[in-house]
Amino acid sequence: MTSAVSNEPAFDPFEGVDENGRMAPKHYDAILLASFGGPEGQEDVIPFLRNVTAGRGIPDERLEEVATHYRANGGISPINEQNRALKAALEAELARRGVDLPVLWGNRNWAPYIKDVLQEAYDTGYRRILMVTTSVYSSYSSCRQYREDLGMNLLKTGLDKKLQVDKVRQYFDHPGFVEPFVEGVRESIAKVRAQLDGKGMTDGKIEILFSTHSIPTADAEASGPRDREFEEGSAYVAQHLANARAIMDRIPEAAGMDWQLVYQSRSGAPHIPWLEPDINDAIAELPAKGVNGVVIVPLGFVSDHMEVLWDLDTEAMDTCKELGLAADRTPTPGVHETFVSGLVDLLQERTLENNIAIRPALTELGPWYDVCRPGCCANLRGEKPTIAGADSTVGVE
Ligand SMILES: CC1=C(CCC(=O)O)c2cc3nc(cc4[nH]c(cc5[nH]c(cc1n2)c(C)c5CCC(=O)O)c(CCC(=O)O)c4C)C(CCC(=O)O)=C3C
Ligand SMILES: [Fe+2]
Repeated sequence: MTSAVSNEPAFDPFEGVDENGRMAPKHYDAILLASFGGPEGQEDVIPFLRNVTAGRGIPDERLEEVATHYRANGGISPINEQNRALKAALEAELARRGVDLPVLWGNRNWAPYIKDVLQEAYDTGYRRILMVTTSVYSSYSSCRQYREDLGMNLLKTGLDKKLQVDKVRQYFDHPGFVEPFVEGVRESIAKVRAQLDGKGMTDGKIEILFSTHSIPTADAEASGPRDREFEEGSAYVAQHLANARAIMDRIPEAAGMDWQLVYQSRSGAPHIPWLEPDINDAIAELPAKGVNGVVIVPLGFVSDHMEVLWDLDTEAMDTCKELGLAADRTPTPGVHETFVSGLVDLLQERTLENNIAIRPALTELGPWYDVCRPGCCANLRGEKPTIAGADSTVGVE
């Protein structure tokens, strides 16, 4: 195992990978925090939406509708500010632990673009980069698309044989991601309980709705590795269900409370099936079930970005109000110190220096693979070059 030779290109992405997809620790020169990106002003909105949906068959009416969400916020997505804060928090935690690794930040859909960050990284002299994304579950959109963007941008910049980028495992069930939700759900239950008490409904019934991004059912079925069976035939769905159970199990005051997994932010053409039920449809069913209060948990997301602020805080909250339901939306992990510390633990699982050998996972599904299994989260529109998969081609001689 080579360690400190950071000027030597490392061409073998599978170096040290065992049969479980676990990669042996390596020396890295820098961390890449990779995210979705978002517009920073009115003139960015349409070009951003075109970047996101390029070749994905999203109807124009849907784009116009989504543009209004950004327009109402000055054309600005909160996601970039949230990633700047997360980058700063990671830098502070790495420094506190004495881990000497710079943190770079790059996005898939808006500046700073991953492509430019890779070029700058190479020009600075970095040769091995460890990427962690702000997307924690397995699916085409939340995992493979990042791996493709890295693969394609390494090819575009001609750095594919010069710069090696490895990726931190999907971390949906890492305690750093799960525990802030446990804390948040407890607080939300207390807040909804207080709202109900205020209405004189001291024994009002509360239901917990775990919400995540809907995806096409075909993508859901293609999520995760080909050689494993998952609940509901989908790693994406199974990971969310397992996480929701892990959270419920950790909240004594939620014992016996009903909960369900619901979906938000559907965007494809109506004739294409996406995961259901939509959160607003699920909320509409609650009064007939005798439910008086709702806790909305944005389990699919790491920060309070536009999908959370619009689809949950605006639309879903309006639905609750119309139906007279008490409601509270739990925060996402954001820059919660447990989350930041968990991300640094995840990085140190992979670093040779300051290595942390334990790989915690709070569900029976994990810890997830450092190197994705062949065909994992297939791109149903055709294969593209990827990094960080056992079937990856970029960086291989
Ligand atoms: C699984 C998943 C996550 C969670 C994992 C993760 O976090 O990565 C996620 C996150 C996000 N999605 C976001 C924004 C958008 N997603 C869109 C469209 C789509 N998302 C999809 C899936 C996901 N998306 C899919 C299958 C589509 C259809 C197009 C396609 O097949 O690729 C569109 C196009 C318009 C529309 O149709 O909604 C927009 C604007 C933002 C930024 C928010 C901000 O700006 O603050 C974030 C974090
Ligand atoms: Fe999305």
